[in-house]
Amino acid sequence: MNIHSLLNNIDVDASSLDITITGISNNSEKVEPGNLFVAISGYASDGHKYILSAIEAGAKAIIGEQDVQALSVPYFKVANSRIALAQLAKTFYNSQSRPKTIIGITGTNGKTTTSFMIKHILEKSGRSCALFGSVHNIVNGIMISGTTKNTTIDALELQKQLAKSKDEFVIIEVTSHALTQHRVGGIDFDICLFTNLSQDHLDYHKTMESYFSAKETLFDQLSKNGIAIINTFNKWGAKLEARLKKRKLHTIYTMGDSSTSFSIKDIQYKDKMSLIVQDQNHHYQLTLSFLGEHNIYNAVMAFLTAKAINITPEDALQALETFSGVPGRFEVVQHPIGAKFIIDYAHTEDAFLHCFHTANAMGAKRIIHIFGFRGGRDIGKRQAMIDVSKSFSDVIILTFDDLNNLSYDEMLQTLYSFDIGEQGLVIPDRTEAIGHAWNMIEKGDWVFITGKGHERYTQSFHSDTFSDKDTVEQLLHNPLSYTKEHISIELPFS
Ligand SMILES: CC(=O)N[C@H]1[C@@H](OP(=O)(O)OP(=O)(O)OC[C@H]2O[C@@H](n3ccc(=O)[nH]c3=O)[C@H](O)[C@@H]2O)O[C@H](CO)[C@@H](O)[C@@H]1O[C@H](C)C(=O)N[C@@H](C)C(=O)N[C@H](CCC(=O)O)C(=O)O
Ligand SMILES: Nc1ncnc2c1ncn2[C@@H]1O[C@H](COP(=O)(O)OP(=O)(O)OP(=O)(O)O)[C@@H](O)[C@H]1O
Repeated sequence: MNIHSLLNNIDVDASSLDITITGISNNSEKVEPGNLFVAISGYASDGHKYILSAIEAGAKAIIGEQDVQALSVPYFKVANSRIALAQLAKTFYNSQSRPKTIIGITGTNGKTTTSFMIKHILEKSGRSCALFGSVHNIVNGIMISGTTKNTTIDALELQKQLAKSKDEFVIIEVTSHALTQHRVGGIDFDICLFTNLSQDHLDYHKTMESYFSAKETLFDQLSKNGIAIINTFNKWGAKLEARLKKRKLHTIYTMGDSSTSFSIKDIQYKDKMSLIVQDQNHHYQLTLSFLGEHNIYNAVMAFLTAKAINITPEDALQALETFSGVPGRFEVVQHPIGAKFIIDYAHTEDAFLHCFHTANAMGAKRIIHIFGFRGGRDIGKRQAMIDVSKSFSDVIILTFDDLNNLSYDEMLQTLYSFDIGEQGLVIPDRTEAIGHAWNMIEKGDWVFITGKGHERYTQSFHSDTFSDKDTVEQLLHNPLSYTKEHISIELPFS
């Protein structure tokens, strides 16, 4: 593509240049001859430091947001490289050439689950759907490997995949990090969902207000006739609704308890969950075999999305009834003794509450809770997680989650710094923690293993990578693999 046409869209005048751009890269290590290199001032590193390497690798022009010394190729300074990157990628890949309905989902919890539910409804009604999110990215029915480092992939990859997609619908899980970093820049959304907001990621956003403001920006990208679907049971959702109402640009559907909302009534827990979704004129009976109190809210958000795209309520309800779940979200493994192991991705106080409410509503005898904290992430939410767990669980086993940049000793010290009471113990190795719960379980118990969900990891007990579910299933098939002798419980630091 000619550099002039490419840069024209970011208001940069390159009309005097006759350069053909073969591709765009923001990583000097991936630059190929003829590329345009976009230098980004990042969090861990600074792309401007790599401009010379990019030129050596064949970059023919550079975009950046800082002043730099004279270079052997043209350099264009922009106000914000990430915004420019998204716009350049959109132009280069011509990603909006095929019309499609684009659905963006944001919120602290429930993005993945709601996106899987919507995709299921769409596919049951014969529509094709691409999906970008934390479990996987799927385009034209094919999973794209190596793209799940982030929940929302970067602008370059996203625009490239959107251009490839022949799907009628595209669902994108949009995180607050992605919004702050303009990873979905340049995308016009037809439908935007706000699932909820609760404390998380304050390591990055510092305050709840600024976390909310980041999430809110998704709705600035909602197209003029677009539909906003908001959970107003959540106070931040109610705030968002009030702001959008003032703008008068969009149709708004709310799930909540005001007279104009879709409300939820008569929730019943048996083997399945059932409930009634009620609006001013109708009520709809919904049955879900995928358990978890929170999944009621996710299902109603998906139901409202189906309404927004003119799928009949009957078809949507039927599809939701056959929805079997999401990897690592409220996945239940039955223990032969008559107890349950639940693998769930809960990593906030709010998510814990929903899990425990479900267990209580479904008659759990005891709750055993295994969890840890992710290294390098929001530490402000940890005490609240402990407090909720303590008030609902009969046994707490604190274990390791991802260490990220933290050392083993630092994390161990952190785990021991919490008062987890008489009912608590610390078993650093996650597989050993699960093995310990396996050995102590009694009929009617519910064991929640939370925080890692579908993710695979390595811990000291085995050298292979595996998931929490693998561990539980291995115990199911070979209970002797984790006898008490295998379990080494660390003593607190003296
Ligand atoms: C803190 C953060 O969000 N960082 C994200 C950000 O990285 P960054 O731009 O700061 O990258 P950097 O490493 O500082 O490098 C700056 C620039 O120098 C370039 N570079 C660097 C080295 C080199 O040799 N040559 C070179 O050109 C890099 O390619 C980059 O363009 O932009 C990258 C590309 O989009 C992201 O992959 C990266 O996510 C990191 C891995 C991350 O852990 N992010 C988490 C916090 C995150 O985003 N999480 C949310 C989910 C949260 C939730 O659970 O809800 C997500 O969307 O995944
Ligand atoms: N609507 C909800 N309200 C509160 N908690 C929820 C809700 N939906 C899911 N959860 C909890 O959050 C966990 C993660 O759910 P899900 O993966 O759907 O959310 P997410 O927003 O994609 O999260 P992440 O960004 O961390 O991947 C679930 O395992 C569950 O414990």
